[in-house]
Amino acid sequence: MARIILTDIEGTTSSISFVKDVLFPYARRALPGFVKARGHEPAVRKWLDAVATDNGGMCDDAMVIEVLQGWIDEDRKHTALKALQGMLWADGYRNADFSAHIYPDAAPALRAWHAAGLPLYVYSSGSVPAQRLFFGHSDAGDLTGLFSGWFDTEMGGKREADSYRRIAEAIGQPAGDILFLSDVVEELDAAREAGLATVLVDRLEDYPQPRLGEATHGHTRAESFAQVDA
Ligand SMILES: CSCCC(=O)C(=O)COP(=O)(O)O
Ligand SMILES: [Mg+2]
Repeated sequence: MARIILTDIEGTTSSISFVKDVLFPYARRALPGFVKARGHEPAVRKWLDAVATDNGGMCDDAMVIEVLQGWIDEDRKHTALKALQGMLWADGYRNADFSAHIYPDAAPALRAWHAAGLPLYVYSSGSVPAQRLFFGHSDAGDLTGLFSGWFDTEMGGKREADSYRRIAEAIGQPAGDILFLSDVVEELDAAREAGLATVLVDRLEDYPQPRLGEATHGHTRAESFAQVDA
């Protein structure tokens, strides 16, 4: 039995299509106006400069915007892009242009685990501010109060075992007491290497070809949170 739950977002609590078809296009469209209006703010400039540096420096804002839009199209999990996306989505949530998708089974399970005293944490490629916005404006209402903490790629990449070791250390509990839920086997492999328990959340809405047998990489498989034995 796990004592702590660590969950991914996209493809796990929430649909991949909401992220790809709603959030990413919104950020892509809003980016040029955002850079023009807020590019001078240090908290924004820091990330624009990081993108320019990663492209060999000497990039003007128009080039940086083009690079970022290319990264959105490629679904790059770059920390600077993820931080900027979080700032872009804030307006969308505030204006009620969209609310964050959450699978109907996920919110009740999160509430039940929380009520049973299981601390819940998030680990997503989305920035921590983006995660808070996401669960603060979900289809099931404001779920932020259920979570004890939030982790993003500032802890390291999701396919690297050291990231999960850092997260266990930050939580202050043995890795073996943490159950990581994700739709991506490479992330689960890295978590298992660090000693975490794992469940492959194999949502047929997102992955029409069920991952069975060898495709599970030996991780316990669940088609919804209702099937997760936490
Ligand atoms: C919470 S922000 C929206 C999701 C996002 O940008 C993303 O990259 C999700 O990746 P995940 O690690 O949750 O699969
Ligand atoms: Mg995911």
